[in-house]
Amino acid sequence: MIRVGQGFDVHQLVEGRPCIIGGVTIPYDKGLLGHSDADVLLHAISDAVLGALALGDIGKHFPDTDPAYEGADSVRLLEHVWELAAERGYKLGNVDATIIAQAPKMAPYIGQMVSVIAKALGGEETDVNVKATTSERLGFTGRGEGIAAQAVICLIKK
Ligand SMILES: Nc1ccn([C@@H]2O[C@H](COP(=O)(O)O)[C@@H](O)[C@H]2O)c(=O)n1
Ligand SMILES: C[C@@]1(CO)OP(=O)(O)OP(=O)(O)OC[C@H]1O
Repeated sequence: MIRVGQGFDVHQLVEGRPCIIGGVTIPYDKGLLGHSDADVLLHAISDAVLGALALGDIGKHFPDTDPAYEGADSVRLLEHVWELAAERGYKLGNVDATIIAQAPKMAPYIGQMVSVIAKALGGEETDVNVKATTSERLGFTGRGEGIAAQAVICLIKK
């Protein structure tokens, strides 16, 4: 049996925060604002996993009112979400994700992101794809006010 899920997330770009995307700290003069480390890509993937399992979303599992998640490493959140899939007998089919950001340039860091995600999902790097696009200077992403990410995942029952 296969299950599919999709996820979408947005975080504001502000000064004075590290820019952590896909578990990689990217050198940039701004970073993403959130209760956790605000890793927009890992949040979209976490929501895709939860969607595939029909288990709600990350706000339900990790409330932003809970001090336990203040500054949380989203790699740990994704690992926790993946445990829910693994304990139900699923393995990774594949995951495909897109980061929508005018800047910074993601291309140099995509390989590292793929490695982090494959490890967290107990899968192969060949089953993980991360893409980036600008929005051609249009909208909040185009103005550099924030970064969005979306993800689609396929889980396979072992
Ligand atoms: N933040 C980004 C955005 C884009 N890229 C790479 O550039 C290519 C062209 O982007 P367009 O939005 O002009 O289509 C895109 O395919 C990505 O490879 C990037 O690395 N970082
Ligand atoms: C991850 C959580 C929890 O720390 O906080 P944020 O970093 O603000 O991220 P968001 O994408 O708003 O999702 C859910 C939150 O509960």
